[in-house]
Amino acid sequence: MDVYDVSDDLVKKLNDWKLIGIISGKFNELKENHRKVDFVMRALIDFKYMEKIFLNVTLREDKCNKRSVEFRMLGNEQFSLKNRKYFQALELYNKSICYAEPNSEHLSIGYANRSAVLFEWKRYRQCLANIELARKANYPARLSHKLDKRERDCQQLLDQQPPDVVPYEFKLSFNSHPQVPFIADCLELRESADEGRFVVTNRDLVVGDLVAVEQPFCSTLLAPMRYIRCATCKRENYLTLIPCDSCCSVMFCSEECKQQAMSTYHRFECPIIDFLHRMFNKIHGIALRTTLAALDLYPSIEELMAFCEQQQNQHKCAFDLDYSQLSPQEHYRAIHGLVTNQHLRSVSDLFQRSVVCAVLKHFIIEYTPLKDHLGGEEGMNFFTDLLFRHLQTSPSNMHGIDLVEQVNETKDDQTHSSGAYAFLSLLNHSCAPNTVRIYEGTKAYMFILRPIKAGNKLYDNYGAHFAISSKQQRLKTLSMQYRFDCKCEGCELDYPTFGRMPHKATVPSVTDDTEMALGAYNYDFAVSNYRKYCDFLTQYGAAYPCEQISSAEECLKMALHIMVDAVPLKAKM
Ligand SMILES: C[S@@+](CC[C@H](N)C(=O)[O-])C[C@H]1O[C@@H](n2cnc3c(N)ncnc32)[C@H](O)[C@@H]1O
Repeated sequence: MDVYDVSDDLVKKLNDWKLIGIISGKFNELKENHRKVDFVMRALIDFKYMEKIFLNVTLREDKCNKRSVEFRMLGNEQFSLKNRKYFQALELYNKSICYAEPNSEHLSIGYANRSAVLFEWKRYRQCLANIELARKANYPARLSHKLDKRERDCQQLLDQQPPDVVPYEFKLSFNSHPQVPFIADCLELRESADEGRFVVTNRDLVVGDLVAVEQPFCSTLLAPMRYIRCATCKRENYLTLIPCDSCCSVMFCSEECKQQAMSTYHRFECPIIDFLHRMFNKIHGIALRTTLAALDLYPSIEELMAFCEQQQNQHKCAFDLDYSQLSPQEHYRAIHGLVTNQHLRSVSDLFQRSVVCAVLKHFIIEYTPLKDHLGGEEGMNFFTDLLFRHLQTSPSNMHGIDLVEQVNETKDDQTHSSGAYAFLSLLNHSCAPNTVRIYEGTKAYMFILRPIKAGNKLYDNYGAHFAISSKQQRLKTLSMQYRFDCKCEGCELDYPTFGRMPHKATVPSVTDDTEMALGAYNYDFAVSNYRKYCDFLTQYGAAYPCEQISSAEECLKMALHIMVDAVPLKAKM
């Protein structure tokens, strides 16, 4: 059961009982969003949906040594000489570490087993870090001879380990914009009746130009990545992750990231973390996180209410901020001002969104300390309105953060997190985009993918790409999900048989044919930029032990996956 099942079931019931007309009429009459949500919430409570959810969905799994041992055994099986599936072993050991009861020996054995994998991988520094974690967690004396020996061997071999990798820092291709320091000075904001706000360039741009390097206001880690990445900084760090002390579903790369989480978003999410993962999708997740991050900006809810109501904070964007000392409060003005498209939404869209908001609100208020933070009715209504607002801004503005640094062995989907980016959210959609985003951690780099003449717009792609889905499908998605009728230059292109996300494609080998196939746009890009990508990716490749990206050729393939995007455009030239 997820929240859409609840919403569908409710609508079906109302239809069967011939109540849908009356209910949607009453719902539509309510002007304020918190009234809409409370109206739906009453129906959900009256029809016993909240009770049913409570009985069927675990809010938070308890720490459990028995399960910890089970996951460790599964990890041992993957680690065995027969299998040697080290990545899978590490993920299972991390799960075992998460489920272990605090102060139990199972936590320490989990760390010790992780150190054994790292020893095999010749990652001696991380191996020693895990040995230390195991000791601090009271590793049993009866086993300590094994750990002592591994530690001695490790110290001897440490010299052979290459130095830690310093991530590659791409630099903007132009001077910084006078107002927005992390974008190129040639970018300008414009607005039209058809497209709302959008970004243009006042100089010619060529393929490979880097025009923006942006950090998000906030981000969330997707559930499938919870035993691989740090929930706070989102860095892939399955080698030395430490668990949350209370739940079994969140890990951190350091005590600092853990403390930061516990004093902000995680104190509210932790008591219901498994319910959140089970019932809601990534859009709901980032909407909740953005709302919690907003609540965290001021000591009291009244101050945040005053901030949101001020005229100077309405409909603001990345170009309106004061970057002299960018505080989180200032940053949020641009996130609060993202388009909701509420006036374009149908009653059924708003009703479904109200169900999502009502279920989220009910459980977070009932089962976490959030209620104390919100005070009385006014604070509660404000919270509901804010959550509802971000449930509307998220689908069209939030960005999936992709993996470029490594394709690990078990995860097909390379998107690991969602992020709220003030500037990137100003780019409109094209089915044949002229920009491409790549990420280092949560930092987004925006590159030019096709030449753009001065005066023309920069376009991103919202997932409806000409090479992946048919024109008909794209128009449907864009109008249903993003609420606009697409009339971009790529609309007429229709190559769905290309059939894959460009950077997820498999380029069998880097041959002359592949190079030929790149076309003029991509050829320029390839020649001038592949070395940068190779450098970038090789450095990461070198940092990873599972040898998925270990050679320059692998890196070039990755680079081509990004660039090969524009191949069918050659036909248009
Ligand atoms: C990420 S925002 C882009 C910035 C937005 N135009 C604004 O004013 O803030 C996404 C929204 O922009 C609008 N939009 C994006 N691409 C568009 C396009 N090609 N044509 C018309 N509207 C578009 C839609 O309202 C969409 O929901």
